[in-house]
Amino acid sequence: MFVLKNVKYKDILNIEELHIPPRKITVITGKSGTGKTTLLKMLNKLISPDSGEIFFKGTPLKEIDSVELRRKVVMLPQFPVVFPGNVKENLILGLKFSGKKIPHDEELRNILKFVMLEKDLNDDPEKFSGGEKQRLALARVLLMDPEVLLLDEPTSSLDEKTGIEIIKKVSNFAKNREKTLVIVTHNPELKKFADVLIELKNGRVL
Ligand SMILES: Nc1ncnc2c1ncn2[C@@H]1O[C@H](COP(=O)(O)OP(=O)(O)OP(=O)(O)O)[C@@H](O)[C@H]1O
Repeated sequence: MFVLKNVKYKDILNIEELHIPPRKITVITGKSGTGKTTLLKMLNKLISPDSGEIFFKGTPLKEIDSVELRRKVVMLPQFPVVFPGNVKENLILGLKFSGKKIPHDEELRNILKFVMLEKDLNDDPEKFSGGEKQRLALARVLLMDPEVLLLDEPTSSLDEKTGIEIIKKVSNFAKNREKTLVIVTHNPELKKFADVLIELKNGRVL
């Protein structure tokens, strides 16, 4: 799905070659500050390498329109944002952006159940806890149904049990729907979901 060749970014990343396969779960681990988020941002074209090339399905990323790419590749940031408006408005925001059909409320309630968020569509997410906001943001990106999901520390604000349970469900979702899933994490428990495990150290692939 992605191939990186001789990718350098400041003194943060220096990746000779890296392949992220389609329809698999890739887990990226490594100490804090080692460049994991920077790598995810590059895959989402939020930043571009200083040198080297990143290919998405064989096409250099620099030749792909950013908005077009982000319809197919969606990133969930480590500290997801909650937008003004109720839960429903927060859920459908990404769909509006990508011009997709807005699902019925029943489907929206189902996605809340899927991420184990016991909230109503009319609730105000500004009052949610960090973990609840994280699950709401996860529900938003799952609804967008992209080809590639990039999750940055998706369990960082959740207790261990809930975190594992949710990643298990998201992994099954990805497998069943043939999605490419990339998870950046500190949590060693999440390694077991990996088809491919990538460890970064000082911006290099171990
Ligand atoms: N735009 C930037 N300019 C300069 N330095 C940056 C920039 N973005 C990130 N950094 C630095 O690059 C390093 C890698 O950051 P990054 O967020 O990719 O690490 P990480 O592995 O995701 O860390 P964590 O696990 O703590 O989230 C850090 O030292 C960070 O301070």
